[in-house]
Amino acid sequence: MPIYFYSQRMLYGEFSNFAKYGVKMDGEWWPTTEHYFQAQKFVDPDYRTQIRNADTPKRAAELGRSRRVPLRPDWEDVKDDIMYACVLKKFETHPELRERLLSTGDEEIIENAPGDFYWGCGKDGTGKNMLGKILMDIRTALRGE
Ligand SMILES: Nc1nc(O)c(N)c(N[C@@H]2O[C@H](COP(=O)(O)O)[C@@H](O)[C@H]2O)n1
Repeated sequence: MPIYFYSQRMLYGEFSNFAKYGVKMDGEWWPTTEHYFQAQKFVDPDYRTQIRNADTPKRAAELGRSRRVPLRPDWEDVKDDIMYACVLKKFETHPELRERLLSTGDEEIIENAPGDFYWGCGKDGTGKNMLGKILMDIRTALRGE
């Protein structure tokens, strides 16, 4: 049976990038993978720092989705690799998360984000579910396959 996740307060909520599991990336500590991912959208180092210091992942996402500061020109080309790298780091950093992910066996993992047809499955299930696919790829990598 597929495993759906979305809100941090629900089952498998720790798979969300909004879950409060920090990562060290590029020599700095980031409060969540959402903070890191959103900051990578920008070249401006001050704006990246502002996102890293955001009080919550929700605020980090708001700053990252703002277009007051220009998006890096290659964002569409690099965003999947950036997501993979920070999510892999999250599961390498927190052993309990690694076990939780491995405990899902071969089940399909789906980010049930109603408004997100790229990282999630969208409200009607037709989205690309890229975050779910990345989690399944990381699960395979962590098994050493
Ligand atoms: N909790 C939550 N709320 C939303 O509105 C969402 N779209 C998501 N999905 C996550 O959003 C992040 C990427 O968003 P953008 O590419 O900046 O729109 C990523 O962490 C998705 O998993 N989650």
